[in-house]
Amino acid sequence: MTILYNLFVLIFSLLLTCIFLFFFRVVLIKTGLIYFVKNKWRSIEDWFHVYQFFKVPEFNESMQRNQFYHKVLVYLNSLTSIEDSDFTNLFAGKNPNEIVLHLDPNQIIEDDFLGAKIFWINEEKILVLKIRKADKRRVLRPYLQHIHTVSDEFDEKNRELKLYVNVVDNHDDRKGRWRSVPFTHPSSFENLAMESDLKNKVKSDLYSFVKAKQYYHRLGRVWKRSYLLYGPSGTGKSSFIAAMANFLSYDVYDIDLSKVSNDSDLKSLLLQSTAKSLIVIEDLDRYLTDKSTAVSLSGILNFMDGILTSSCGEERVMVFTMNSKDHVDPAILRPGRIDVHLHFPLCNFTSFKTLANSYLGLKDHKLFPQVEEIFRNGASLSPAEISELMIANRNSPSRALKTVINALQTDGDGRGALNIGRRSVEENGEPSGSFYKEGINAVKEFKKLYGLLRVKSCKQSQSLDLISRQNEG
Ligand SMILES: Nc1ncnc2c1ncn2[C@@H]1O[C@H](COP(=O)(O)OP(=O)(O)OP(=O)(O)O)[C@@H](O)[C@H]1O
Ligand SMILES: [Mg+2]
Repeated sequence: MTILYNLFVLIFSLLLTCIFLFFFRVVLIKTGLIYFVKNKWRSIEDWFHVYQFFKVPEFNESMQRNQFYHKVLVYLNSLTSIEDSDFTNLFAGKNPNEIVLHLDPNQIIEDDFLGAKIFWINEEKILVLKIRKADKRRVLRPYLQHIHTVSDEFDEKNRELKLYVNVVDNHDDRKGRWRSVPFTHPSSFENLAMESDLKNKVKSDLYSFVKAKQYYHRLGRVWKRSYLLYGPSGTGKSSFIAAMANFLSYDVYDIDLSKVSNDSDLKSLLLQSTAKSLIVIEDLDRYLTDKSTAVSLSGILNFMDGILTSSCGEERVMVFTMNSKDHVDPAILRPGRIDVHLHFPLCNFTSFKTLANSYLGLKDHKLFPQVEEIFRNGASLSPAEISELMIANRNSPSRALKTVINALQTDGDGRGALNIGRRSVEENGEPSGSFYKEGINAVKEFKKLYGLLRVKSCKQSQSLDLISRQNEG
């Protein structure tokens, strides 16, 4: 009897305890006291564990960007536990209605890996990993490997391109020399008016460069490729750079040479750039001829050779733009320094038709023969000028075409005939001087690039580098 009674009391008290615990938990959760209890419990636990700390700084001692810092940041931002931390930053994502979470300074993130608890503390420019000493030997290496894998996958899927610009050296090494904004330029090769053959060649050149890591390493060469885009203003050079960045999914580092204080400053800018990036110097001819930069010619040559990037060993594409390469030191243009020369000419009838199609939705029009005739007589405007006229008159295609015809007849007279490539040949009568040499070099490059077996005599050719023949239309 007593046994039965005792059993009953035991079951009853167990039931009561369960009910009590259940309600206690409900109260803790509903009132938010659970977080207070968890925090207290964690501090009590901390008394019984010895922790080890590992710092991941953003820059190393020589102010090179620490690639692992970026990986950890990507990894942490991808964790669901970022939502559970006390506070975090919310940003609009790439897709409409998408919100993404980003770590805040001083935020602590908790992570679980192979049964071990790991904490990350986001101090300014340093991420600190906190792990129990007892777990370290078992967990640390596979955990770091796990970070690499996850962040690479995440990067591949969600890569948001960035545009970096250099700021004037304020001697504050902690912040580095680059400032970034999201790179959202919509330009693509598809919406640029230029020969489709040329676009395809550039795309396949970029593609084979990206795949050629082992090849470059075997040859002992820096894994970089340099492009020169040259041509008059408003012919699409900057838009082309944006299209390259979007095609490759590379960040853009736009170097303003007027803000570079000397050769070593240029070196440090290069060292602080990351892999998979386009390094851009626009209007290089202007800086060289005006001497409006504190960087010397040899500083620029070393930079172009990418001697410094060899220490980083990762792929970079360098892009230089010029209005004309007529007065530029040939040392700058030699193969190896510039691998691919791309000419951006003024508009011809073919590119005009591409613009009319994209801006006005016109595949054909009764005024087209008249436009063609004007182009044939040598008049031309830049694609920028023509596209502006089309945008302004986009509600009436006929009016747009008449405005373009009018502008070509007044502003554009003869400008087409002054195309840089033609002038070099036509004015001199025969190819000579730097254009001729450039031509030979470019042919060699062209053969290397695209495996052309036969190339016609240099004398016949006006477009020995990758010159678009748009103006010949
Ligand atoms: N080939 C082209 N196809 C389509 N649009 C073009 C082309 N060239 C220029 N444009 C239009 O003109 C505008 C100016 O072009 P962009 O800035 O790329 O020229 P640029 O060659 O870099 O000029 P600059 O030498 O003055 O810097 C662009 O916004 C683009 O819309
Ligand atoms: Mg430009």
